[in-house]
Amino acid sequence: MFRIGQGFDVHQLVEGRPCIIGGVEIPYEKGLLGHSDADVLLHTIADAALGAIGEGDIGKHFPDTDPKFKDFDSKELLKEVWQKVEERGYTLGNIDCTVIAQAPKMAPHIEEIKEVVASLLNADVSQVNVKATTTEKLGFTGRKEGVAAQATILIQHKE
Ligand SMILES: Nc1ccn([C@@H]2O[C@H](COP(=O)(O)O)[C@@H](O)[C@H]2O)c(=O)n1
Ligand SMILES: C[C@@]1(CO)OP(=O)(O)OP(=O)(O)OC[C@H]1O
Repeated sequence: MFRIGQGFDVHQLVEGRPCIIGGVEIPYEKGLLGHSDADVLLHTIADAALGAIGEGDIGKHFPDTDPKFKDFDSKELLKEVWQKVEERGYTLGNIDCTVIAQAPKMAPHIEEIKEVVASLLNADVSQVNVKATTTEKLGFTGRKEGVAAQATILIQHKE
């Protein structure tokens, strides 16, 4: 049996924060603002995975009112979500993600991000695709005010 899920997330770009996207710290003059480390891509993937198993979203499981999740490492967040997926007997089919950002430039970091995501999802890197697009300088991403990410995931029951 297969199930699909999709995720979407946005975080603001501000000065004085590290820019962590897909579990990789990307050298850039600004970073992403959030209650956790604000890793917009891993949040998107976690939301897609929770969607695939019908378990709501990360706000439900990791509320931003809980001090426990302040500056939380989103790799840990995704590991916890993926444990729920595996407990239900699923493994990754494949995942396709898009980072929507005028900046930073993602291309030099895509391979490393794919490795991180594959490792967090106990999968092979061939099952993971990560791509990036600008919005041609339009909108909040185009003005470099924030970064958005979206993901579509297919999970497959092990039997
Ligand atoms: N933050 C980004 C955005 C885009 N890229 C790469 O550039 C290519 C062209 O972007 P367009 O928005 O003009 O389609 C895109 O396909 C990505 O490979 C990037 O590295 N980082
Ligand atoms: C991850 C959590 C929890 O620390 O905080 P943020 O980093 O603000 O991220 P968001 O994508 O707004 O939603 C989930 C939150 O509950």
